[in-house]
Amino acid sequence: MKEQLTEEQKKFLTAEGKVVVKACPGSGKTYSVAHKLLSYIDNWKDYHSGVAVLSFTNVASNEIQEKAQTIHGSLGELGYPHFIGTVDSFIDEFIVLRYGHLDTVSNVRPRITITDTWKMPYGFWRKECHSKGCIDNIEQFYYGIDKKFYKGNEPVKCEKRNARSLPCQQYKKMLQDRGIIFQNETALFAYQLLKKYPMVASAIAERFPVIIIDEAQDTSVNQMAVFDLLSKSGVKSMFLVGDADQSIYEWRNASPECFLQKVEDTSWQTIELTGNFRSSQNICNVTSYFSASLRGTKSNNAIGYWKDEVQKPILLLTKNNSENDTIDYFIKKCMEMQIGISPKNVAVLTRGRIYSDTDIKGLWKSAEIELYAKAAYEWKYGSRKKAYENTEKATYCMIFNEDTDKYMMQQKIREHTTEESWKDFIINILINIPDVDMEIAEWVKEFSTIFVDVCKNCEYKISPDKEIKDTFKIKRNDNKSPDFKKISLKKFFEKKNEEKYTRSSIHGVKGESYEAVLLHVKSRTGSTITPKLLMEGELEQELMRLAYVAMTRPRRLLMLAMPDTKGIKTCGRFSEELWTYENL
Ligand SMILES: Nc1ncnc2c1ncn2[C@@H]1O[C@H](COP(=O)(O)OP(=O)(O)OP(=O)(O)O)[C@@H](O)[C@H]1O
Repeated sequence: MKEQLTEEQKKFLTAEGKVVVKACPGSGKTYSVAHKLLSYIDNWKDYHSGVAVLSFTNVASNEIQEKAQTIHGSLGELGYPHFIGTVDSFIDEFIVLRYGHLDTVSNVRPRITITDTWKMPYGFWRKECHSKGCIDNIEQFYYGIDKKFYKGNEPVKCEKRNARSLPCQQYKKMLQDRGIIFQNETALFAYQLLKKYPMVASAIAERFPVIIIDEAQDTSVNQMAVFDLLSKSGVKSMFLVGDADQSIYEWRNASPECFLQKVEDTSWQTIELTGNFRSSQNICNVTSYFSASLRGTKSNNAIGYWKDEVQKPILLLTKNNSENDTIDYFIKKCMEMQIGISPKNVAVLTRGRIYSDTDIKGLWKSAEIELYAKAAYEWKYGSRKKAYENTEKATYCMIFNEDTDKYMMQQKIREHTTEESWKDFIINILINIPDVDMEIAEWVKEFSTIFVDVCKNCEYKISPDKEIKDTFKIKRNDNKSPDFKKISLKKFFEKKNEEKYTRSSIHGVKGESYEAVLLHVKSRTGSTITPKLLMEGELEQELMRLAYVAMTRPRRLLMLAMPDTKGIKTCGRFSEELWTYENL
């Protein structure tokens, strides 16, 4: 298998030390990471230390595991001493939960949560704390490595008060004093802990002498600080594999700058993967103009099956055409190119979510009831596995009043009950779950009763901090769809009626490949992807990176549809040499 790797990929395979892998779209990041992992574990002799392969979502981690299995053939589940999982679960499990008690008030084991399920009574909340929504969103507040207090990506600005300690900071302290840490704070907590106890940092470095981080452009400043400390504390090899041009998770604190700093840092070796297995050279030539690292001065090399596809990307200029007209035009073009029209081959992408009549904003009053409702749908019409997973997650929140990732959840379940009893309990909920053909309001009512009964029968106690009537609840009124409560639950989860092709937001297709992609830019105005943004916008901004992710998905046909705009033909990014201009 190894001989199939490109020269660039081989360089990564044999590299050691501190290494950044700057990888272009379609360069086989997951494939290369899987090979790298196998290169270690094939000859691994140490029982007490292992390789950690980290990514940002469970889906991405599973992909690496699956890829490794496909390459190897007879690998089996990769377990101790190695670890394949998310950056969050690595930090939580191996640092915060294992050593966190060293650094909490009264030395309690920290509790990690995603949302504030405690809602502690706190008398000093001012009116504006309510009206600005700060109270209900306390999980969005956190301290940065720079000691500033943040809400989302911005330092907290509370113009109404100049107190030394803001109410939100005071509330945060109350939670911290009880050992409660939000998921977005665990990296900072871990960083401070490792700084204070260098022995802990050395112990972790010894436990994981090799750390590989995939999609490393999505690392936050705080997470990178943790890995920097580990690297200084004895980790033998650390690999950051990513593409800064594809960082589209700023709202989750992803900081592509951290990744770029490592590329600049001479103490890190940089390896570039510039061969694109996915797209044609014609597509690579065009997309290079929208990449901050290439800036149209050079292109990635198309090296895959469709590298010589002659069809140039199409710039379709529209004039008040309906969306359907635009899509029809695109589909016709796909057919001309003999591309089979299927969701696997063809994708229509827009920015943001796709709305339909049953998209009722704020429908579910808690994450738990939404998970149960989805589970009910999956149980009857979709995947039983998904139904089980959703029910398990929601039930865990109901019983333990904690919202955490899968890995942590399983640890705690094992601590408190037997796996068998827990499984029976979840299955019991699913067997008794009301039918999704029921009207949604009725369904929620019925489910509440059934849930309480099943808990009683299976001898599981609902957390005293969970009020059934507040948790199993849906919105009261909706101006746009006043009769929404009468719609059957089934209708809310039925797939949008797009069997012919994939229709998705750009975030939804990150990491995917299609034969043909239509990126539909609908409007000239707004803080979204507009013709003006594409023509002259800064390349180092998230909207541009979103456009880049979209444009780098197709193998053969990229069509960009947008309103005809003055000056487009003279704009370097849309040169007639690279694009075929068509009008609708
Ligand atoms: N050496 C190789 N030989 C043949 N095919 C390869 C090789 N390396 C990668 N590929 C294939 O290239 C395709 C693109 O790989 P992959 O989806 O992992 O790219 P990527 O780098 O994650 O892309 P993106 O960042 O754009 O999502 C996959 O089908 C993969 O199997």
